Amino acid sequence: MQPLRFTGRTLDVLDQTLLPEQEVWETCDTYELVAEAIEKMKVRGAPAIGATAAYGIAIGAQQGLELSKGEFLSYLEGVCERLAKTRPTAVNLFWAIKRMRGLIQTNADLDVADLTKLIIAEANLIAEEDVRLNKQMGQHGLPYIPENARILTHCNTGSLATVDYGTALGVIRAAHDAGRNVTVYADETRPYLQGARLTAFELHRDNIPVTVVTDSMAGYLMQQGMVDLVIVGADRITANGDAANKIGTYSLAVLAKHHGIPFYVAAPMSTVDYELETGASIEIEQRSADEVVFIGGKRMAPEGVSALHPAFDVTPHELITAIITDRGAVESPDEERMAKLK
Ligand SMILES: CSC[C@H]1O[C@H](OP(=O)(O)O)[C@H](O)[C@@H]1O
Repeated sequence: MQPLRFTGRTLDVLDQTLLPEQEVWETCDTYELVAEAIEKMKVRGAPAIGATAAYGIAIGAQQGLELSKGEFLSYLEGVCERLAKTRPTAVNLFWAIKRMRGLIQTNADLDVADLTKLIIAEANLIAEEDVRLNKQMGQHGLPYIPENARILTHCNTGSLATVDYGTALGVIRAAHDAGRNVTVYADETRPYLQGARLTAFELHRDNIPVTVVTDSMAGYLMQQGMVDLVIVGADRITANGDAANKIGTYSLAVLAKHHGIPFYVAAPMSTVDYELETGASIEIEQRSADEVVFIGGKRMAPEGVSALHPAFDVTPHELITAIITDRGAVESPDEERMAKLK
């Protein structure tokens, strides 16, 4: 199920805060609404955020069609800046905005209407590329998924986290479609519950066997010999192969190392940030404590008690068996091996 629908005038966003009980589409006819949809995690997932931002710029351009050329270019820069402030960790957001800024600068001599058409076409191209590259990534991941593999995954990395098909879930889909008879344990992934609400939703619809487990069960499952491999997504991978991903991923990597279980990261090249040398430089989004202490609108911790909510953590490359991308896989990733993907 794709999370985005661009109608040519609006971006319709499947509100993921309401899944799996309700499938509600929100029509975003301004770039401000697109920015809010990203901030409120109505749309989430690194590649999905990138494509959404690109469409946000396209809708913003359409809002500015009556401006003079000079006003239009500075207005578009304001649109880009607004979207860049939505979430700090997923590099795909900044990758998409940089790509759109480059297009605008290269074609700044065009009139407002023609430049807007180019911007819309580029947003559509980013979306189309994402699906194609995810399917390529799925094939590059196949060699790492044995017959009857029992796979543990974290958060949601499927169609709902991308334009379609998914990254880590894309590898799982490719293995399922190749007849590998895979089964999946989906970490519920507190506090937003992407695993229980979104990954289980996607895999159940695709008839891929899935069992929801609490995040705290991961070590037990590995200790009982119930997991053959772990595969997760990423929001930003640095030049040395360190990978930022949903909070709880680092814990999984440490457990997998202890139990001698392969730990894979699947991400498109738009998630690799060669400008950062190591994961220590990645900004970790700190979200509202209310998202931790409230579940379904019900308070779980006493009023006045504080809560932490780092939305991501960083897994050092030494704990990663291989990084699977649309350009191929890097085993035992390090700076030298990651550079070969460029
Ligand atoms: C395919 S990237 C998905 C990636 O994004 C998720 O974060 P969020 O749900 O907060 O956007 C999580 O880190 C996933 O691995």
